[in-house]
Amino acid sequence: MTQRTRVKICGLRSAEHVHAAVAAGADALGFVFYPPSPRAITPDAAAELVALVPPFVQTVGLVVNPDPAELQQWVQTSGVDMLQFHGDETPEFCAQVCQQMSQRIGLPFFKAIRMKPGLDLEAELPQWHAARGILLDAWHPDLPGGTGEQFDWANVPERWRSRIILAGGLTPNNVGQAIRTVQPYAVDVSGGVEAQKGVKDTARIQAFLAAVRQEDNRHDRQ
Ligand SMILES: O=C(O)c1ccccc1N[C@@H]1O[C@H](COP(=O)(O)O)[C@@H](O)[C@H]1O
Repeated sequence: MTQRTRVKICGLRSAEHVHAAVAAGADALGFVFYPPSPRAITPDAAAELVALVPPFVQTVGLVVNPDPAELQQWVQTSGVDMLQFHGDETPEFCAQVCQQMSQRIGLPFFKAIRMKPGLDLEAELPQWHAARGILLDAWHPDLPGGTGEQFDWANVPERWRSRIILAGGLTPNNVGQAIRTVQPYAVDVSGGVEAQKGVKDTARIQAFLAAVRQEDNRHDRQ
């Protein structure tokens, strides 16, 4: 028997949708600390939402090329459990700032890698040994993420697939096919569960989680 597919819902900004995502069975909830994003939230507002999250559901702060001092403040204020670096951060930067924030074991983080044409994933991935996970997202020339665009899932090397968090243009309609093709550790969605940019939709969150479970059940993943 293989493991079920974990699900992260990203870009939450209201108590209603935090409750909806938790009730639908999400494993992780993302809060976007990147001011240019339509899903951006302040650390203070995120703290109010983090306080609503029950145990065993993880809270993730999404950041893009953050200033270390500012990042420390965001983490302390919001109380998120871990970080998602979604910019051009290096492995050394991520490991160092996370270590500084939590001296004993380091704050856990995962790294988003955007699938730019020509990227050599086999060379890139081993550099991220300090990361708890790797998220793969579509590459866009002007935006760091949350684009709603898909990349070619066939480009995910076979031997990394079971450790990947798959993102980029996932929706309730295509997530089953994505899981069938890649068999990732987890999937991450933002735009695909929104009514409009920056506004989540409870019915779409439920439909996304239901589609993941349906696909998992087909293969007896629990
Ligand atoms: O959501 C955003 O606005 C965002 C901004 C900057 C970097 C990443 C962002 N979101 C992440 O992008 C991927 C894919 O999103 P989508 O499902 O295609 O909309 C996902 O990991 C979000 O966490």
